[in-house]
Amino acid sequence: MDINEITIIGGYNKFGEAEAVKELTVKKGEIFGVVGPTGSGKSNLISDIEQLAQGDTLSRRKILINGEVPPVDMRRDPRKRRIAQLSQNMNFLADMTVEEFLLMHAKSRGIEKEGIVDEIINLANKLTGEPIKKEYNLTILSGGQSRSLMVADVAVISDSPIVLIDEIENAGIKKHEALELLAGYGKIVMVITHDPVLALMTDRRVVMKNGGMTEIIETSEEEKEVSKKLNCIDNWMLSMREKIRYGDRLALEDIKFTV
Ligand SMILES: Nc1ncnc2c1ncn2[C@@H]1O[C@H](COP(=O)(O)OP(=O)(O)OP(=O)(O)O)[C@@H](O)[C@H]1O
Repeated sequence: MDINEITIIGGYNKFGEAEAVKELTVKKGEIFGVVGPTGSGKSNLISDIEQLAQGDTLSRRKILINGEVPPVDMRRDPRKRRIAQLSQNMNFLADMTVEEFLLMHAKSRGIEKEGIVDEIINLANKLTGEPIKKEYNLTILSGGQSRSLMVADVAVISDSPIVLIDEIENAGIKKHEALELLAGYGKIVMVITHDPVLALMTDRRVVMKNGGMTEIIETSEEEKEVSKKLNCIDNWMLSMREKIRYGDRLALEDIKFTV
């Protein structure tokens, strides 16, 4: 089944009050943000989507796929849900090389495409400052390399049209590029974030409070401009981090930076 959109039908907040946002639909290729202070219910919202809740969770929200209640087997079987999750604490545990893993994953999805390993590694290497090589063992990858590979793998191989991202602000990757990559592959991307670079590059964002969806903000053109500039600052910070990591010294010259 092609998943073109998901709809969240509002439920109740922590105080049992009906959510102000009654219905929210996110379409293929859209990047949608979830913002709100600690404990406001961001993870809970993502978890409702992940479980394809049908009024059976704390919030009593309902999740529709293409405007309809998803089939029971899709709800029961995690493999049929086709929802990928990425967070900054995820790491690979398998004892195999990057190439072996990618070939195995592609094969399991029935994808036989010449050069797929190089394609994914090239994409991943656009997101990390420390290039990944196909002969590397997965277990030696750094946090940033692991997350970059996961994003590229989800974009190209994974059959999951929905990608839920939980706070990747400190994941050590080029976040802006990572989200653009996923959306460019036609994914429905929902991202929880406190990070202005990410929050402002979304098309819309929902504001959470007391466990409920209170408002939907459309990202203005001005905010998109701000996001691009913040992204330059961010990538520059990342490059400083890489220098330190490789034992370089920094000089005042290095922080001569104009947006
Ligand atoms: N609609 C709701 N009804 C009842 N309880 C809720 C609801 N939404 C969230 N909660 C509960 O409130 C607590 C905080 O929610 P959650 O962890 O989702 O917040 P968060 O915004 O992700 O917080 P943080 O930023 O600290 O990770 C959790 O125990 C969660 O189960």
